[in-house]
This record gives sequence, structure tokens and C-alpha cells, in this order.
Amino acid sequence: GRFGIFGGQYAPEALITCLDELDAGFQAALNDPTFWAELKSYYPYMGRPSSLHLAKRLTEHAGGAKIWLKREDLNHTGSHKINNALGQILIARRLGKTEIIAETGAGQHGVATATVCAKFGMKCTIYMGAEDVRRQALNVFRIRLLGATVIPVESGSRTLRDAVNEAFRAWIVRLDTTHYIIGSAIGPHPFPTMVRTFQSVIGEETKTQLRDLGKSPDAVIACVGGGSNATGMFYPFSDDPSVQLVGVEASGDGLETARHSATLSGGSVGVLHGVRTYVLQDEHGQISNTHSVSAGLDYPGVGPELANWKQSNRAKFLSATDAQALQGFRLLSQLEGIIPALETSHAVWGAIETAKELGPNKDLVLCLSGRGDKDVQSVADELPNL
Ligand SMILES: Cc1ncc(COP(=O)(O)O)c(/C=N/[C@H](C(=O)O)[C@@H](O)C(C)C)c1O
Repeated sequence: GRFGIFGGQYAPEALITCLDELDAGFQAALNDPTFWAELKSYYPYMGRPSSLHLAKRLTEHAGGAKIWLKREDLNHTGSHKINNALGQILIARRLGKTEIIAETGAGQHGVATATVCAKFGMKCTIYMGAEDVRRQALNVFRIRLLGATVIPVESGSRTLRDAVNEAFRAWIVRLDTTHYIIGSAIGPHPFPTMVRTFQSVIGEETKTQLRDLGKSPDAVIACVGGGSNATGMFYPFSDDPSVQLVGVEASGDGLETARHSATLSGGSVGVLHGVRTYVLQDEHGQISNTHSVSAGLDYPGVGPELANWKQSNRAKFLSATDAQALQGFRLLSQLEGIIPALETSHAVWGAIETAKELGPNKDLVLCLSGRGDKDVQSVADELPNL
């Protein structure tokens, strides 16, 4: 599982056997038409296909290209995370696993995982940084209501990277009964390929929906945390150079400060959570602490496929500060009546900038990765004059 110089399996020996078993199960499913039929049979449950429509007032505000919205926020549980959680739990069931664990930061992946575990009757344990348990309390409540156990992680920065560490530690002692549903396009092979495969439904539907309107996009844009909604939107267009792929990372207090999470814009090649990719690290290779107003982008790594598209210049990466993301949050709410997740708000700001750059008579699709209910409490403090 290589993406240029990126990817691979930088994992302890004890994990390799399990990763090989997972890869074999995934490859077998990919080549089994009944697997895809079964996955598609849950589309009504998931709310697929998600809608695609023009954002008229946002387009007028930007004054450039038409901005189309791919409404992954309308999926069941409120984000794109259900696409990956459902695909992976079907693989886990084919492998005879009876228990599921997962990490979460924004809590959306935790909710999606708890949801599919309830649906398929599997025991579910979610690892979540204690800081994220605090700032995404609504999702913690939902996860517990769905019957899953939330384990607050007190180590390190008490955010996503610590939750991933804890989840791997928990997984390695019960590989035979348990599958780890990784929430983003990160981790050792086959995880980045598997997550991108299950998220590619976003780009595939977008391509068809625009074609039915007699159009093809000049650019597609998505926010980047670990990279799952971005690779899912980008991958189906990656072999068509006429479509620009634009990722938007979180530059927090500013790229020039130490408080950001813009791994591709401000990081360097390294290894994190079992994969070679771009990371935010100090001169000794120690992984840096990160900051973002959005829990879902607050991560010092990124998927290896995006790292490769950066290196090959197939994709370009912008970043939005906390303040710019909060502007995006407010603009989509007040121009389109859609309250986006703080993660998605970074891509809203990036879409406005990109639409200006593209100019009129062009079409840009924004992957609306999630809804903002989980964030309104924390945003209220940041936007006092609302
Ligand atoms: C609504 C929404 N939009 C974008 C993201 C960024 O994750 P990617 O799409 O994997 O880059 C997220 C990430 N959320 C994860 C979570 O809910 O746990 C994230 O924190 C971790 C799985 C990485 C999200 O919730």
C-alpha cells in the first residue's frame, strides 16, 4: 500500500499479521459483487445519495465561480463519517469480528461508529481525548445513547492523536475478536486505501450529479483533517487533470505560529500512527502539539494519498485560520441557511477564495462534510455579537 514514497506499514510485528488478514478480507470484499450489493442496500438507511445543489447567495457573495454543495452533512448522523463506518463494519463482520473500537476527535466518527454497531449488534468502545470529550459534549452524549462506551483519554494533549494511540494500544491485545474502525484516511496499509474506497462514493455521486446537469467541475474542494472526505471527493476526479483538487487545512492562530494543524502546508515527511506521510514535528522528529478551533482538524498527521498528491502537485492545499473558519461558519449559515461543522467551515472559507480565483462561468464543488449542531455551543463563546 504505497502512494509514491508515502504509505506502508510502520507497525509493530504483532500488528502485521492482523493487517494482512484485514487486507485480504478487504480485497476479497472488493472483488465480491454481493459485498457491494449489501453495502448499497444500506444507502436508504444512510441517506444516500446525498444531494448536490447550487449555493446561490454564497456564489453571489464570492462573485466568481458557481459554488455547488455536496451535502454530506445530510447523511444519517450528520457527516461523511457514516460512509466509512458502514463499509468497515461489513468487512469486520466478514472477518468474524464481534467487537469494534474506534478513535474520535470531533465525535462525528464516534457517533457514526456507535450507530453502525447498534445497527449490526456489535460491542462498541470509542476512545476520545478528554479535551475533545469536553468540547464535543453533544456527540459524547449521542455515542453513549447509542449504546457505546466512551473512554476519555487523559494522556498527552488529550486530543485526537492521543485517542489514536490509545485505540491502537487497546486493539493490539484483542486482535482476534476486535476490528478497529479507523475514522480517517490514516494508519498503516490497508487503512488509507480502505477509507478512501468507502468515501469515494462522495466524488462518484458528484461526478454523476453534475454530468446530469450537463456540467463537469473545474475544481472540487474539501477540508483536511486526516483526509477522508477530501480523498473521497478527490479520488474519482484524480485521473482528470481538468479538475483542480483543493484541500483546506486548519492554520489555527496562523501558519507562522506554533498553534496550527496545517500538516501539508507547514509539515514535513515523517511517520505517525503506522504510516509514512507528512507530519508536524520538531527538529528531533518529535510530533508537535497542534491547535485548531475544530476538533476534527486538530491532528498532526494527514493521509499518505494526500501527501503524495501534494508532492506530485496533483492537489493544492490552502489553509484557513480559526477566524477565517468562523467567518465561513457564519457566512454559510446566514447566506444559505446551512449551519456547517467547524471542520467544514474551513472549506467554506477556501471555497470563497477559490471561487474568486476561478472567476465566473466556472463550477466549484464544496464537500459539505458535516453539520454544525455539535459546535454551536463552543462557537457562541467565539462569536459574542451573534
Ligand atoms: C464533520 C467533519 N468534517 C471533516 C472532518 C475531518 O476529517 P477527514 O474528513 O478525515 O479529514 C471531521 C473529522 N472528524 C473526526 C471525528 O469525528 O472523530 C476526526 O476527529 C477523527 C476521526 C480524525 C469531521 O467530523
